[in-house]
Amino acid sequence: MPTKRDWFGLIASSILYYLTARAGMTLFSFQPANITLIWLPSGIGLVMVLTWGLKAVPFVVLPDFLANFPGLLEGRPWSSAVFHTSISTIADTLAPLLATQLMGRFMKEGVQDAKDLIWFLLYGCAIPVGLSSTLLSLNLLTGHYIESAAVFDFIKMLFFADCLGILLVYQIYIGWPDAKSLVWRPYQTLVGVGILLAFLLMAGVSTKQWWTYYLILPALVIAAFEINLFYIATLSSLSMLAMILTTAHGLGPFIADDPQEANAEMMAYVISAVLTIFGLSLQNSQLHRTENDKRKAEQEAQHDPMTEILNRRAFMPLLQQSYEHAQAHGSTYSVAILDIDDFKSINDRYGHAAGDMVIKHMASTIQKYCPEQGYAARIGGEEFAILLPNTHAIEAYQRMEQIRIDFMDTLTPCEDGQLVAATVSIGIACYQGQSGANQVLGDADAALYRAKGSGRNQVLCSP
Ligand SMILES: Nc1nc2c(ncn2[C@@H]2O[C@H](COP(=O)(O)OP(=O)(O)OP(=O)(O)O)[C@@H](O)[C@H]2O)c(=O)[nH]1
Repeated sequence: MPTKRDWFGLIASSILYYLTARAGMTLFSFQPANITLIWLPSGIGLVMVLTWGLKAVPFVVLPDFLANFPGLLEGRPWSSAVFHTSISTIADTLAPLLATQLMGRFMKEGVQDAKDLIWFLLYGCAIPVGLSSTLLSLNLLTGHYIESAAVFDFIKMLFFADCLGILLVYQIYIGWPDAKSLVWRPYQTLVGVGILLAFLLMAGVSTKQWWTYYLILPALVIAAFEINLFYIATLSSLSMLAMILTTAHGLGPFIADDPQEANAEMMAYVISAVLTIFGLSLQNSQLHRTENDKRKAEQEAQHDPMTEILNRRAFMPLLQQSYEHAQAHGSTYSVAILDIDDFKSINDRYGHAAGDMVIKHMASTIQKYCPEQGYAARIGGEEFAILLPNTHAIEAYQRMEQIRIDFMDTLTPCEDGQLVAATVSIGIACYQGQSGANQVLGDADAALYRAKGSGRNQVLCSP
């Protein structure tokens, strides 16, 4: 059963399908031959079927029929118009259904990077649209809407208009998951590029100096390195729509004596521009994904997954660095080791999950009192360490006392509602010319051992 959200999406898409179909027939038709230069419903239909599967079919059929019927009724009996509109609606619905099947079979992951584009052009565009354009044109021929001599031109025209519609809409669709997550550069870049593109388009229209249109592609190419797929696809689609609109009104750089020639020139330019931007943007997305994955893997390798603070592996080199720095500059630093008291009995009494909550509570208390230039790490099961650069034993002792008292005074709330009380023992060592980083750590450990031995819940300094 479709959810409320699905119903909303289906109805909104269906309305958009109808409106873009009507716009294709009026705004984007090349006069006087009434050639539709772009058919956005082909892309909307594909996205609808990809998103909602067969549930989308009635929501494609209805707006398609309603949009096509008036044109096919003109001067004809109703029965004939209904018949031929039905056939054209079947052809229009068949294309996204077939595309979805082919893509599901041959490119399960969809379009991930630029090399998938060729397969998308084949399975998502060429095969299904080739079939539907042929069916639509034969339907118009048998209904005597067009002459037999015009069939091939019609197939060609429908093919390009539908493919372009799919390309423009599909690139925005696959960029959608990135829409919120990342604009690689600030919004200013996006706004700046938008203004530049609008300026180039308007400069062309107002001065009739159409060379400005040829600057749109390089502007988009440069922007594709800065802006993510969703926004660049939207900018590219809007610019191309503006270009098509200009051509449809007999303006722009693609005007020739023969409307077919002008149409072909514009189509060739727009399709190659869209493909260039789409491919480039996909490649950039892939690059950014790889970089993000690498950064995430590095982050994970250095952090404890439970407490999200540094792990032992990341902490030990920091200790060595501090030691070398103190030796070279005659400065000092302190190291503290913290161990939750009688943790085994907490686990035994409240359960392992409650024990985990106590560990997390310890980590958050440590972070609360760890100075900005300090480092906190979980170095064992219930054992933590803190490195305090440029800190003498007295200051370190005061900080550790704050941690000990806060942890003792704050009960840990567990998932089952229990409140668990726990304490911590802490050993501190300050660098005073020891013979190695491990020696300082060993001194802190020895102080911790003494704290455990003399009753727990206390902070002791070495020696
Ligand atoms: N819940 C939980 N327990 C852990 C984790 N890692 C280690 N432990 C437990 O921590 C306990 C540590 O016990 P001990 O080393 O005997 O120390 P203790 O009971 O804290 O006693 P003292 O250190 O002497 O105060 C063991 O029972 C471990 O199973 C963890 O990630 N989660």
